[in-house]
Amino acid sequence: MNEHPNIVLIGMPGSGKSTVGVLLAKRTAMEFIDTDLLIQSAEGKTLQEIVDGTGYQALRHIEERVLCDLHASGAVISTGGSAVYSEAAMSHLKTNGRVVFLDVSLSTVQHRIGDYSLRGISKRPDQTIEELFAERNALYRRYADIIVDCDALNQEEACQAVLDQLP
Ligand SMILES: Nc1ncnc2c1ncn2[C@@H]1O[C@H](COP(=O)(O)OP(=O)(O)O)[C@@H](O)[C@H]1O
Ligand SMILES: O=C(O)C1=C[C@@H](OP(=O)(O)O)[C@@H](O)[C@H](O)C1
Ligand SMILES: [Mg+2]
Repeated sequence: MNEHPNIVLIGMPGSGKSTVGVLLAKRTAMEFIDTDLLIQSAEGKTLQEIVDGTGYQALRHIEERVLCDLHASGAVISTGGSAVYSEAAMSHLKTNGRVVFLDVSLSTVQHRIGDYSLRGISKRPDQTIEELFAERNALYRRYADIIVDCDALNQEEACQAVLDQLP
């Protein structure tokens, strides 16, 4: 890790990666990068259009490429919820970043994301949100350097909790 490590946020859709990431960047004067926006710019399509047009696995491949091509330092990086399906991408992000898992419960995810069929979620069509949550939880824990329980925290509190746990 160089002297300007990134803060890399991972977690389920709706866990607060994008909103808490902006707050973290404002608090720390670090750059802010939302990798979902990098994917959309690279493809010229929304995430939902990518999933609808080419499928959820294509989105995961595009996401892997975008993450592996990212060479940031001193940035808050909000990833998409499916970033953890790529071992290569996560290894790359970990070379210069502390990976922070924003941990929220399934009911919080369901409450926050509403109709997940409109949110471009990268999942098998037959997979329930419960199954996806269980599969993802194991992956988030595998790659996390720091786990922050955000379930009962508002966005400002979640931002502070991340800062409190960083070295
Ligand atoms: N700590 C929080 N408390 C309450 N609502 C939150 C919190 N974090 C995020 N949200 C809300 O949940 C939704 C999803 O947040 P977002 O940051 O886009 O999550 P992610 O990037 O992890 O998918 C947004 O409507 C956001 O305002
Ligand atoms: O969890 C997922 O499968 C996805 C989450 C999205 O990001 P957020 O986690 O920021 O919503 C986005 O990367 C894409 O639509 C796939
Ligand atoms: Mg997001």
